[in-house]
Amino acid sequence: MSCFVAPRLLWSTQTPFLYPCLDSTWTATTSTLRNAARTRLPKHHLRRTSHQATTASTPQDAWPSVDVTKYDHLDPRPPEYSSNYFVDSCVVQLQAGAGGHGCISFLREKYVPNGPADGGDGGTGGNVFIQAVKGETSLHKIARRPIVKAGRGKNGEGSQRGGKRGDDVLIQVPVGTVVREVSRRDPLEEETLAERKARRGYGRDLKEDDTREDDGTDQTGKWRRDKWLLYPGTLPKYFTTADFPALPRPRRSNLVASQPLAPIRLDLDEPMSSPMLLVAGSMGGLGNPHFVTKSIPRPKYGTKGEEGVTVKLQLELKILADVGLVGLPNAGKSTLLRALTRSRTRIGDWAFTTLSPNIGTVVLDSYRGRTHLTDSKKGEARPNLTIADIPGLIEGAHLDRGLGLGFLRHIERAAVLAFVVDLSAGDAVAALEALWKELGEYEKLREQNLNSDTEGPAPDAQGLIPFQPFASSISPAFDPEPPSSEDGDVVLNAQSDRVLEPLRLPPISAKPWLVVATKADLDATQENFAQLEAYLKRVQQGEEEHPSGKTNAWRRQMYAVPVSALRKEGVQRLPEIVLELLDA
Ligand SMILES: Nc1nc2c(ncn2[C@@H]2O[C@H](COP(=O)(O)OP(=O)(O)OP(=O)(O)O)[C@@H](O)[C@H]2O)c(=O)[nH]1
Ligand SMILES: [Mg+2]
Repeated sequence: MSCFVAPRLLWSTQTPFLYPCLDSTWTATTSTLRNAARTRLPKHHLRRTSHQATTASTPQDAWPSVDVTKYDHLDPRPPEYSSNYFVDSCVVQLQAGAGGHGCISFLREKYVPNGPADGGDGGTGGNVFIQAVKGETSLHKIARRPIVKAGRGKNGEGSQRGGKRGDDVLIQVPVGTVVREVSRRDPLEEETLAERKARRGYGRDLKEDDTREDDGTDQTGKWRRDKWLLYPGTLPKYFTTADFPALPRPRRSNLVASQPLAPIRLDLDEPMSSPMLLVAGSMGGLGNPHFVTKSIPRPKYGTKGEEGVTVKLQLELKILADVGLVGLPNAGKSTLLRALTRSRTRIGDWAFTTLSPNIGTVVLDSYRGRTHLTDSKKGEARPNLTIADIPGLIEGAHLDRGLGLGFLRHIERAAVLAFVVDLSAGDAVAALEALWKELGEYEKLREQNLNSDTEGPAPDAQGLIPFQPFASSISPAFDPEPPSSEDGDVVLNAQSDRVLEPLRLPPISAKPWLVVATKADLDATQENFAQLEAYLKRVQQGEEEHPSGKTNAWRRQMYAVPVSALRKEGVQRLPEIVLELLDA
């Protein structure tokens, strides 16, 4: 019954909006759609035709009709926007694979009922690698998988068969990712420290009494649940009565030597041809043949594999583009990006339309005929230019107003900065100065962060152990030219400063920059542009202070380019100017 009442109640209120199928005009609309589909009209035409049909039938038809014939790449419909899965910072926990257990087994053949020990060793755990690759543009794939585990080594088997190695894991990150270690848990290191502390507690002198350091063995001879593995069916009393041999010295995989120094700090600013090792897997346990002695020819114990190392890393993506667009919200940055490139970034007549960075590529050389734009530094034709569009900055962004300053890290490495100012939105010079002020604040924050990073972490507060593998450094695969010793020999795994250095970025005010004055098609913008041009001229000649307030800031050649991005007018000059500034 109720199913008949509900539509009637709704009919008098909002029926056509909520339930278009109950509207009498709906049938007409559907037939219009079908007819249109038959005549193969484009999809957007279909959508708008149906909209017109519905609205035209309502008595209060006050909505303006949409001109379906007018469609432009620079004034797109929402379905034209690119979908966005952008993550530029995340924390990921990497777990190297634990080692497999050693095997306790004895040879058994025809006429050999009680053969010798033949258990194999456990396999080594899987390693975790990292590689910066060109195709990746965001960290979202890593962010949704916060724990990355390498495979555990397989246990050893009888007949001296060693366990299989654990599966390695590779994390692929975009070029421009900065990797910082947050914390590390190394069970081996923890154990060694705990042991030393315990010995100190008994008042013994470490140097004299550290037997493990002398002959590589621990002389305790006691059962340890976390270390020893016993033959199946062993009676519990055996644990206390049996004499266990000295625990073998903890072993690390040889690959540890090619791990980066801890704490890890990497700046992956180039595509890597081969993956780089981040954390090596742990060693497998020993099978029972390792414990054969004259007195115990058939040992019924082996050792367990070592636990894997866990490292927590913070990944931060700093997009690497040739040009970075900086502007107030609604200035027209995204429209400019769309006018110059084939980007599908979203445009809207309101502030903060763009919520995450977008990259567009200006194709300079499509490999069809000659290109007149060449990179004079390299002396060769440059195939493309990349432009990064970021969310708008507002005055006081450094106080976390608007979307804050965080997105500026995506343009801090851009070779050229393009300040986009809206000529129709008040004084362009004031807008430019406000943008420079926010950049200055961002730079201050960046320096503070870098200083706190280099002052060194204090991991002891959380019981974390600073880990330093023997002579490890960055992997030779990562550093194509390993440093060589004085007599000319190549020293692999030598200490190298390459890991930390690229984080020291040049000051933003030292970068070449230009001003793109948009919306020049609107009325009464000429005077504003003339004032901007005159201001930049004075800055170039040193008569006016640089908008950054720095004395040795870049002021060699100031460009103010009036454009109408919406009409694609004046934008053709920009690639040429950018190339000139890239050479500067
Ligand atoms: N008349 C005119 N309008 C423009 C021009 N460029 C952009 N607009 C309009 O200005 C509005 C804002 O453009 P967007 O490109 O979204 O501005 P934005 O700087 O990316 O804005 P946020 O992403 O919010 O920071 C849109 O309605 C555009 O159509 C132009 O050259 N002329
Ligand atoms: Mg935008």
